[in-house]
Amino acid sequence: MVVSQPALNQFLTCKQTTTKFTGIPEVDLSKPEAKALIVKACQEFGFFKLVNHGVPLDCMVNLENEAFKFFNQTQSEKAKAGPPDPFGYGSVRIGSKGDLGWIEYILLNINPDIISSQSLLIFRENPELFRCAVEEYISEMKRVCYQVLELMADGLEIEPRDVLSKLPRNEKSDCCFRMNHYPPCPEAIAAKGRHLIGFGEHTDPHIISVLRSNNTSGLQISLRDGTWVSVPTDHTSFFIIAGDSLQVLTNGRFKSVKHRVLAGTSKSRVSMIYFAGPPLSEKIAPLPCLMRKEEENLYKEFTWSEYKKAAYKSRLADNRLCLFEKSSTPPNQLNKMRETDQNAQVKKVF
Ligand SMILES: C=C1C[C@]23C[C@@]1(O)CC[C@H]2[C@@]12CC[C@H](O)[C@@](C)(C(=O)O1)[C@H]2[C@@H]3C(=O)O
Ligand SMILES: O=C(O)CCC(=O)C(=O)O
Ligand SMILES: [Fe+2]
Repeated sequence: MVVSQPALNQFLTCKQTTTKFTGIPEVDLSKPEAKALIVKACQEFGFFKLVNHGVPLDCMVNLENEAFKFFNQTQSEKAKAGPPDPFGYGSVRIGSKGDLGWIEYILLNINPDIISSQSLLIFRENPELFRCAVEEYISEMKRVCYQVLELMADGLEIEPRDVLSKLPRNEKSDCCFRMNHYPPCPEAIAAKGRHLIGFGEHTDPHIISVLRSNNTSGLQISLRDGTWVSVPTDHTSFFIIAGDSLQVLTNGRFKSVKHRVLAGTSKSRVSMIYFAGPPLSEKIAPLPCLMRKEEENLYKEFTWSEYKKAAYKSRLADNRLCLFEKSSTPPNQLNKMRETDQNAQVKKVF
């Protein structure tokens, strides 16, 4: 990755916090207590580690190697699949609102109905092996994701058990897949005990994200009291991240977790994340089967398409959900956003 413009001093840094946190909840998919542990972890952290998931290590390492082959190409080769639209190859710039990070990445849309020419270019310029490795990995991700969402429904004691999993399972579901590469940066530990940011703090907009990385640290999550802690790496496991949509579907019982990635000084980090989303036209609202008698719905009505549009107009660190919270949005702000959208040119990805 070539970083000349913008210069390193324009990148975000954060206060050095390297406390390795030993309290990340662990869920063993093969154990009967998995459903209860998933619910507890989502309430307390919005985050947990998944073990005994049944995905062969070969499948993960195979894709990791293909991703390295892609990222090891020259900048001009990689740039043929960019800039991201938002899909395709990108480097340094995250989103379209000026966020910078010590990162390069590939963002792919999973549903072929939502065409993106940039994501197709990734595979036109690269060997068939890469495409096969991605396809094999994604089919495993779908299985894991549906299983986790079904156990979540069991743990919440709601029915039918596919009430959550049917959203990403739908043939029109809007899921995406991202491979991030954080090259080592010898200057990552900046002056005055500060640290260079690879991927700035944010919550994921989707329902859940399934993350796997190589054995290079960097991922941090924010605990409920606002403390940032480092997640110990484990290249054989997955980390499940609760997204904003899950927060709404559970009427705030589960909270989406703020997370970020710090750049490293000596080793490359490669992460692969599957983002499970609903169909674009799906209404995102608290599940009626979960609501207690007279429980107040905390959110305004919106579709995933509306949420995604709002998300893509926001900065990484923005609280995107507050626009849709009944308690915090001035009544006509959401309508104003909808009007602006109707007048704006519709972007092909939505
Ligand atoms: C700054 C941005 C990048 C992002 C779209 C956004 O405007 C705000 C949310 C960001 C995020 C975070 C999770 C996923 O990595 C992602 C693909 C998503 O759906 O929302 C990214 C977006 C992106 O990189 O384009
Ligand atoms: O690279 C990582 O470990 C996390 C990246 C992430 O949070 C994202 O892509 O949304
Ligand atoms: Fe994320």
